[in-house]
Amino acid sequence: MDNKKTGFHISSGRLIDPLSCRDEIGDLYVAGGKIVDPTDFPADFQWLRIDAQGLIIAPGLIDMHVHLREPGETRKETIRTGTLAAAAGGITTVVAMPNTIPPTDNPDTITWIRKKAEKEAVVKVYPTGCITEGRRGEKLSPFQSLVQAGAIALSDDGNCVQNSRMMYLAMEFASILNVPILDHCEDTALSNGGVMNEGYWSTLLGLPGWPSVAEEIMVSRDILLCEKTQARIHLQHLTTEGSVRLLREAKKRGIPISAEVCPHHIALTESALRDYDTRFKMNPPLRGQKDREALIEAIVDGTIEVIASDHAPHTVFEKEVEFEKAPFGVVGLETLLAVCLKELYFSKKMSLLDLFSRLTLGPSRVLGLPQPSLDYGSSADLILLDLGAEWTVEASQFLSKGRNTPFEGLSLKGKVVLTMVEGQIVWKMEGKDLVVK
Ligand SMILES: NC(=O)N[C@@H](CC(=O)O)C(=O)O
Ligand SMILES: [Zn+2]
Ligand SMILES: [Zn+2]
Repeated sequence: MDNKKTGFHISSGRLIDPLSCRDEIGDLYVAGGKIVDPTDFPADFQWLRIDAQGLIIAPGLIDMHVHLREPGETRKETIRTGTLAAAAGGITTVVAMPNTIPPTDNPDTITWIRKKAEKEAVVKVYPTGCITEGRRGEKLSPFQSLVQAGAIALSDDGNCVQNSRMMYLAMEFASILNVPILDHCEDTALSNGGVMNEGYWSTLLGLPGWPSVAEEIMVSRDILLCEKTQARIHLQHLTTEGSVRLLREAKKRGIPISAEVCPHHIALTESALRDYDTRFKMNPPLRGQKDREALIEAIVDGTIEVIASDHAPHTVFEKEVEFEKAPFGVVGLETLLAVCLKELYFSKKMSLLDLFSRLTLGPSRVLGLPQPSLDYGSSADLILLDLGAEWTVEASQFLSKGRNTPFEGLSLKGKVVLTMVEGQIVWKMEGKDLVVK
């Protein structure tokens, strides 16, 4: 479509815009990749109408925790398949994690990912650079070169920097460069090869436990280091009541820290592991009911400002092994929004505006990206959502190469029918012809 001569007129949708707190029926006009005021355009400008009656129009989601697996593990996912899955899930921006092969501890790999994404991605892709070389926790990566090459943040995700001095130095340098650190919190001496939450269920199942305190000890260390360095620290995939308490206290004291939770940690608990099903194995592991409730409470009251998928695809053959030997990780791009709707909106815990805030504004603020909005001049990264559409999770239907979902067979409500990135339709539901001739 020639953006200069035609645009879209999206009519009669329910506009949900967390930045302006707008929740009302209205029309939206898109031209030149942006949301525009139609009165600025000549009378003969051609608008293609999209009928959004009965649908929600909202900014596209920003998923700041995604493993795209490229370079190096294209059997699990590629930039192409991962971003197609994102688009189908209503996600218009993803932040790619650094544990690729090779890892993103050098500017060439960052540049390679950006070039590849320019050609093959259907949504916006921002790479992260490693905190340490090879994510081994021994020597810092060249932060400045990584940032110049386009790293939006630094992370050793998959690993946690064990050495406190190394993390201290990382924070000092990151604060000079003003880039956020995305922090996987795990004291590996304490998690000690554990594969599930340590407690009643791990004892019953005879599996090695990964105790809550292994996360909490790193959360508290990094709160202290954050206070000292004033770096921008973002705690990834938090799972425990204790972590929430520490975070709440730190925020009260004005420490510049933020955090995310994943849908699986608010929807499921460790009892899901009773059949040793490796689709429920991820890092950090599913916890108990009290943890789950504390995470939900923190999302609701804004202590945790981000929900992210931690989309971690693996092949079927890699997951089809004994529980202890299976890799950690679950896919999440295509279920992120509907699982959040189920657990947080349909359960009447949050308004749509607040939920979309955690999925759009929250991550944009942590990352320092332009704030998503439906106002004039904003990038036309948006979704049309059918809130009433019921569907059942079937991994075989995913656009992701990953089939390792913990939500197989789950009935959900809310389906994205169209996704737009910079004014281009990058995904639409099969059989739905929304453009009115
Ligand atoms: N979350 C996971 O269980 N796995 C992630 C690593 C990570 O996010 O720590 C992966 O890369 O597979
Ligand atoms: Zn992690
Ligand atoms: Zn991860």
